[in-house]
Amino acid sequence: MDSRTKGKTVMEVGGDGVAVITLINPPVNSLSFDVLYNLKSNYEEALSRNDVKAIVITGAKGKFSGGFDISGFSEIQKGTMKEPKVGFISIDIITDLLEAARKPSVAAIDGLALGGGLELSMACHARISTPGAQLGLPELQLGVIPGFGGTQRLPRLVGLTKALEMILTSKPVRAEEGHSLGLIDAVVPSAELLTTARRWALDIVERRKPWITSLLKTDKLPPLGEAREILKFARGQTRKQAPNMKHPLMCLDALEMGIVSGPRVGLEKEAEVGSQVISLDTTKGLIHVFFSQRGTVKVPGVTDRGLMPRKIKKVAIIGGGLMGSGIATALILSNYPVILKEVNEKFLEAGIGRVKANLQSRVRKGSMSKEKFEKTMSLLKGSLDYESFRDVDMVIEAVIENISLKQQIFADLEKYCPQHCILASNTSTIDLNKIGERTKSQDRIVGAHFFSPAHVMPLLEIVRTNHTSAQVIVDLLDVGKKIKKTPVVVGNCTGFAVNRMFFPYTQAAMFLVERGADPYLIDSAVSKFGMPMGPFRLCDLVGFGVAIATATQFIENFPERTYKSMIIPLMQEDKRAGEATRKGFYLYDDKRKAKPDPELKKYIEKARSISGANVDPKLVKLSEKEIIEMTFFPVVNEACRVFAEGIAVKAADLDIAAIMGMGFPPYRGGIMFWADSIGSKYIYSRLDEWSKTYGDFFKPCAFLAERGSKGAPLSAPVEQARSRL
Ligand SMILES: CCCCCCCCCCC[C@H](O)CC(=O)SCCNC(=O)CCNC(=O)[C@H](O)C(C)(C)COP(=O)(O)OP(=O)(O)OC[C@H]1O[C@@H](n2cnc3c(N)ncnc32)[C@H](O)[C@@H]1OP(=O)(O)O
Ligand SMILES: NC(=O)c1ccc[n+]([C@@H]2O[C@H](COP(=O)([O-])OP(=O)(O)OC[C@H]3O[C@@H](n4cnc5c(N)ncnc54)[C@H](O)[C@@H]3O)[C@@H](O)[C@H]2O)c1
Repeated sequence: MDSRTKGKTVMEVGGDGVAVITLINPPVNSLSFDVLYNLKSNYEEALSRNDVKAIVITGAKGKFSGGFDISGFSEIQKGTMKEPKVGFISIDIITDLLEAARKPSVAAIDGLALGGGLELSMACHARISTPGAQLGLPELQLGVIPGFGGTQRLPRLVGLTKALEMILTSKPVRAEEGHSLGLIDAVVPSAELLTTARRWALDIVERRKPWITSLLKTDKLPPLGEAREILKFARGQTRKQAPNMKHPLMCLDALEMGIVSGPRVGLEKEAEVGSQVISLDTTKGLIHVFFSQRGTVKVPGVTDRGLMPRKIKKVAIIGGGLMGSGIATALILSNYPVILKEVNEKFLEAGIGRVKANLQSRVRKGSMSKEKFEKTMSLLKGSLDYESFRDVDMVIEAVIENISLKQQIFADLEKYCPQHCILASNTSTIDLNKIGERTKSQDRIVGAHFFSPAHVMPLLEIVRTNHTSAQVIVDLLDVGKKIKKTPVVVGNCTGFAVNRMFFPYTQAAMFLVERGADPYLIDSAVSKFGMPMGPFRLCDLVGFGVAIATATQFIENFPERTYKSMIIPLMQEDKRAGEATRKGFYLYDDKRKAKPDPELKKYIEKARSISGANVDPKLVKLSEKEIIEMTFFPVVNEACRVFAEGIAVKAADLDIAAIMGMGFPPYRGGIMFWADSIGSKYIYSRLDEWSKTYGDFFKPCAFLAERGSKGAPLSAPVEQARSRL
């Protein structure tokens, strides 16, 4: 393969008259323009050769295709790649050359057929797959739409309702389901895939099997009136679930066009809309997230050293509270044997009970069988001492946030655990060097910062001190992958990356409320921006105990930029501690439904009198845009500090940390990506102005000041960062 080209296809013509075209573009045989243009040439040759009766398309190395090469979208967005004529691939190549050919095509699908991969196969006249194959159109997840005819062919093959479900949820189906839906014609073992596909193709030639042109099928489509109703409902749901995104609705437009005006017009609409969505900001954000998420496991100086992860056979967890039980659940769900240590029988039983409840909820929802439940629970053993720690490969400490307790535990661990054992802490804020102060094991001390609920939340912040060995990071990255978390490796400091970004967000909200802004309007504006909930609803959910413990660490370590509000401590004095006590910033009913509380005013006024803050008429009347700026620009400011200090090596890691740890909307690309979409100059000027009016909490850091003054992108690499990695 030419080093400048991305992938290719190869064609082999057998003595049986079947031309087998193989898609080759490792690792997932994505459909780059090179692959697609090669495919076109192969087809032209196959159609012109007299010794070819039929064609089979397959993918190399057990994968049909993971879809269009996503980096092609980035290149089109950046203007580094020339766009082909609208519809050239989907209409000229896939429809008019391949589907309309005089010779039939059969897709032989192993592994994956996603996005453009499935679309290519749907233009074939039959599809044979192996049992493990995954079939789906996940394009909306990337901000694009199925653009190789998927909006037209999928409803015609599986029916409108199922097609909408597959497209709108981006969830793939397995081969068996695909077979029962009519998407797949036969499911055969891997070893028989190619022979079956070849035979099938010849059977079509001989008319022993039907020659089906998916685009012309109508038997699965509902009558027009019904189709319009189904689409109306889908539009309503989409508007509710993705209010800030245009592309799902544009996709529905293409789908509807095909049903109302016929598939050819539908294909044209799909091509037109497909090319428009590429330049949407939300699409740019989602594509950035796709690559950034995969980039978090690439840590310079760590993962480029050829180190292999060691096998972690057994894990111990200290503390079976909220976090310890969640972490234990995540580990046993991925088949790690776990020892859970607690202080006494009662707490141990409670901890094991929490793990049980986590799994039972899966059984209730039907996602786990009773047998699997028993088998998974059997991996968990309780303990009240360290005796059973002698053969563990990793310990994760998850006791309360208390430095001296954690220091004692780490000193004990050094005595009881084997020399190779990784000593991890789930602390959310405490400096790991302090935790390991009383040990000589600094090279194996690491942060394994999970987010609550640990068995559900996708992020794992791996915190590395200056002493943590690269091997330990590689091991933990591997554990993270096995328990299906997205890891982000960060340097050691108070709060690490996520909590450092989180803190100014909640603080800014408290600041605004003390100056007269309405907390419920702030929550509403922030939710509309795309966060799962606003800062006040979040404080209620997390609980005021945790909020105060975190604030204490920040006040101690970053006093110059901490806004000390008394609202939460005052409420806590009155036994209002958030959702758990049914009273916090909101009132909660039996169903955990939150309702604004008129009494809240009382606490705000008292806090205001303590801090001496005055109501500021400007802040009382903030627009939604101003609320977002005043709550999120301080987050950008802190993210800049984290980046400049080398706590994060790549700005993209902060994007993923913000999305997965804070719930920042993925379609905004993450905190740094979003900031750059607004422009460093503007953010700097706003913070600078606020800091002059309202004080140092808003003061732009040196990094932001430097880049902002030049209007330089905030996510460009830091050249001489004092890297902590
Ligand atoms: C005028 C207008 C002109 C317009 C022209 C363009 C027309 C475009 C029409 C679009 C047609 C089509 O409808 C659009 C698509 O097909 S979009 C792509 C749809 N496919 C997907 O969304 C799949 C994305 N990938 C995955 O979900 C997973 O990667 C996986 C395939 C399930 C494999 O998962 P896993 O084994 O966990 O491995 P990784 O995720 O880590 O991936 C391994 C590496 O592969 C890279 N990768 C994966 N998929 C793609 C892809 N489609 N394109 C490019 N690269 C891909 C991934 O980045 C990893 O790379 P690294 O190892 O380097 O990190
Ligand atoms: N709660 C969160 O949202 C969250 C999120 C991320 C990280 N964290 C961090 O995780 C840690 C645990 O937090 P949590 O919310 O699970 O606390 P928790 O109070 O729910 O649980 C702590 C548990 O540790 C046990 N424990 C105390 N001393 C022990 C000892 N010597 N040996 C064994 N067990 C002992 C306690 O009995 C208790 O059950 C803290 O460091 C916290 O900062 C919490």
